Amino acid sequence: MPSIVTTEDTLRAEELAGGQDGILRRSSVGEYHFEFGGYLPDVVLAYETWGKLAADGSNAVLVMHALTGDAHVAQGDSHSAGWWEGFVGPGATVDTNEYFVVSINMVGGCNGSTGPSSLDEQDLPYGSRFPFVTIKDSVRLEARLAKQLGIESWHAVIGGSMGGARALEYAVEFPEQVKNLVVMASSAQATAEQIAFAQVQTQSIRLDPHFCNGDYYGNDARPDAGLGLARRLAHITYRSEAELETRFSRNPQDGEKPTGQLDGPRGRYQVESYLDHQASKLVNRFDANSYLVLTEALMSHDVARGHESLEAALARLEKVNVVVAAVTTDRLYFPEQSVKLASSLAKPKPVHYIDSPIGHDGFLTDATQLDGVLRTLVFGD
Ligand SMILES: CC(=O)SCCNC(=O)CCNC(=O)[C@H](O)C(C)(C)COP(=O)(O)OP(=O)(O)OC[C@H]1O[C@@H](n2cnc3c(N)ncnc32)[C@H](O)[C@@H]1OP(=O)(O)O
Ligand SMILES: N[C@@H](CCO)C(=O)O
Repeated sequence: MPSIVTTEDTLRAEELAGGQDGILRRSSVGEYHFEFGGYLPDVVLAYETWGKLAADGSNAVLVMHALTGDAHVAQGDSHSAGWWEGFVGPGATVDTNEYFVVSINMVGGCNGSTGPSSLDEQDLPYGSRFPFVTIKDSVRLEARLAKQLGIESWHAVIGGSMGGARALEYAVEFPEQVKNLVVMASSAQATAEQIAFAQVQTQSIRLDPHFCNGDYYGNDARPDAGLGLARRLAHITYRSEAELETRFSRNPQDGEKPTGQLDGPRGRYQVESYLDHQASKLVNRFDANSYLVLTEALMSHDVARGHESLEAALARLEKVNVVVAAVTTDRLYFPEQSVKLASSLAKPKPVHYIDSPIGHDGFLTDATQLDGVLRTLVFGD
């Protein structure tokens, strides 16, 4: 069975840590009717904060996580490192000594917010009954939490990949609440190829015999194989061809013989072993239904939906300072998609680049390359 960390476990661990920064909290934001018709009587959002909100409320920054991320952006007073350590923290690009940083686990996720593994009013997991979620749903709910936290407007909303889609959608939906917007390694609309890669992943999960139409909670087995396959494919799209070649080449995994042997199963190349490891890491920290919900939310990403055109949607950002960044070697969110976004703005902008050999994941591993740009354009140094 995968050892998904529950909110309760996290809270217990954090009680011991003391302090407030990077500590998971949860708040009900009430009932919600989803964009495409589903309904939940009570949505809880998990969130973490760093730093202090200024008396005039002017220093709030919202950091949006990507597909399998969570609200734990930076360590703060907790015991564990965050996923954007070095980019967010005391003295970092997003300086928590100066800014009040908030990050929220997206609805549908499995890291504290209401998701398919949450219990309904009859104490049964939602499973297959969980509504279809969109990026618009995500930001509408997040805006409710902002209100509860006393935040009327954000100095900046920042995100990469799905976090970039969420950040962009937030600003288009609530332009009067966003002063600066930073969209990294993302796009205005999911493309056919992104939908295609995602469909192979969702099918891998759905075709797993242990998926049971999403109602596998309480069963002896979960759709781990399907989730693992989904992660293997996704991870290849997160890395560049050159990175895989440089790192692994055609090397066999230590002690294994990839060309087969008479007395046992075929061994693996290093890159196969690496993908197996990436799959197993995700299976141990993520719920397959949440992976489906969030992946399908990203497939539906289209900031133009509900507006006359993409340009009309982006025209709502007239008063928002928009910064668009791409990873040079990204083969999932090609830099051209960032160029399209930046050039479709009412006042077109240049794209800033993270020059990383890694590929899409460069927005996580090399975000600090944007330090100078963001200090100049967003954080006012
Ligand atoms: C830091 C966190 O909190 S991660 C949990 C939350 N996740 C998120 O928020 C999502 C965003 N983060 C991520 O996707 C990732 O953490 C990234 C992209 C930032 C970094 O990915 P990583 O998997 O750490 O990077 P990398 O490609 O270098 O892989 C290293 C791992 O592959 C393993 N590995 C390398 N070569 C091989 C091989 N031949 N066979 C098997 N395993 C291998 C390493 O031992 C290492 O394992 P470990 O992570 O268990 O220590
Ligand atoms: N590695 C990231 C990439 C998604 O953009 C994640 O797992 O969320």
